[in-house]
Amino acid sequence: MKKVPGPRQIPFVGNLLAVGSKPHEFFRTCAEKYGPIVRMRLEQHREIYLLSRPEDIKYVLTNSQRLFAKGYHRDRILSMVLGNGLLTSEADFWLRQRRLVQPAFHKHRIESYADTMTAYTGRLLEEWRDDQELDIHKEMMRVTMEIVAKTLFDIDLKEPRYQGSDQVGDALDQVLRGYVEQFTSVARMLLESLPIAIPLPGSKRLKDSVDRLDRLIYDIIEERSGEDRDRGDLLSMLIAAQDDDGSRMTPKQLRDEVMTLFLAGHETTANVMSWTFYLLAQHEDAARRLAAELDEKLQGRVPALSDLANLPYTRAVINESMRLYPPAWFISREPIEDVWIDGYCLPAGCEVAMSQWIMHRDAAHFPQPDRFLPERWSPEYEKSLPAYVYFPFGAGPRVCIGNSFAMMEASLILASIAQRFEFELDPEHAVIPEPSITLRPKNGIRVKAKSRRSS
Ligand code: HEM
Repeated sequence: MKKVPGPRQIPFVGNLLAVGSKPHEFFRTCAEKYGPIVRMRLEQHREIYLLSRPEDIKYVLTNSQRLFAKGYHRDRILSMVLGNGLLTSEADFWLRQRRLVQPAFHKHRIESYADTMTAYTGRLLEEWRDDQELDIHKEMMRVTMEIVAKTLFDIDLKEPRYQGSDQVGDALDQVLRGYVEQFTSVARMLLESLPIAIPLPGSKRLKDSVDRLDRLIYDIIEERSGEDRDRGDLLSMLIAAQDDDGSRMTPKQLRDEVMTLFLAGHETTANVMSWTFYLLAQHEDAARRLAAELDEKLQGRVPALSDLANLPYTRAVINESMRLYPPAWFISREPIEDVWIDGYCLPAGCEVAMSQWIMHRDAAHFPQPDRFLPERWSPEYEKSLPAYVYFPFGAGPRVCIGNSFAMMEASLILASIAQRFEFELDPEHAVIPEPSITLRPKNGIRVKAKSRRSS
């Protein structure tokens, strides 16, 4: 049997020390050095096979997806937070839930959220002043969280009763920090390898945060399950959803789906926005071209859903931003039986990883791959791109359910903000990508907002 190439592994710790704080860069270097299939080990029991040929990624995500599980069962953090929601569930249970949840993401339903997206962004803009110093990542987390709370539960986090909602952000922060550690902490790896369950560092705080979030979500579900009307939000659809046999979701299932949509539905988009403004702040030409498109097409109006089709450069900026800084920088699967790829055997139970960070920076498909060039995204170019080289939302049956929601939201937020403000990066503040479960800017992105109206 052919041996899969890969970096030399040190007994017990495998490649963990080499990964350091930059697993995305380590993955990329390995793919460049060892080729389209690389074997590595990050923990005692975590053997990873990294794939970077589009055909192989297609095989895993689409053609033979039944041979692969998500493999989240071994992930204590995600299981605690998301339970058995869409992102983490498996097989028939997942299929049933996907069928039940899908109608909530129907085009018309999603489109009805456009006004909330622009209204909430507008509310944020009213708070900003010329020359104001901001952490743009924090601001984007806030607005996307407010948008998802409104569209998911019909609640306004600005109301006094939700003012403790920083706890929501805090819980999320705990989860994501846990993830960074998972990749990079030798101490954590050692604790995980012990045959007894020892609480991991920070896990008590995480559990408390999840408990607080749970109470909030269960209260909302209980209050809403007694109602007999469609409030237009996603939760109304989830509560009303019926399986073929007439059964509905239990409160626990509703909780898991709601928690999943809440977390998956705002942090990713907040990251897209943050990286987009970071890139625009460094590329004056692109920022100017974007502003010109918005000025010409919107004439100072608040953007509406119907404007999006006329804003190709706005969309190109988002595509290019997600290429360079994909919020989901890698996805993985677990073969449920031994599988063969390119003549190599990938054993059941290993982790098969596919990285957007690597694929999106492949010079074969993206000339000058590390440069921010929104103009590359012409319709012809997009059409010419082979499948599975650009997949910010994943692919196959488990493709992101919130794909259209996210693209609409990102475009509307970008159009609303870039129409009125530009940003200067704080030269004293280093911006560092943190490859947690999502690719987020560690310590935020500090900027100075410059009002375009006064320039
Ligand atoms: C730019 C923003 C977003 C990005 C980049 C993104 C990315 C992804 C990716 C890559 C996957 C597939 C994961 C895998 O195959 O293992 C996924 C799945 C998922 N996403 Fe998103 N997502 C975004 C926004 C959203 C939004 C707005 C929602 C909901 C409101 C959402 C909900 C979900 C759910 C529920 C799944 C699991 C789907 C399933 O397995 O059936 N996402 N997302």
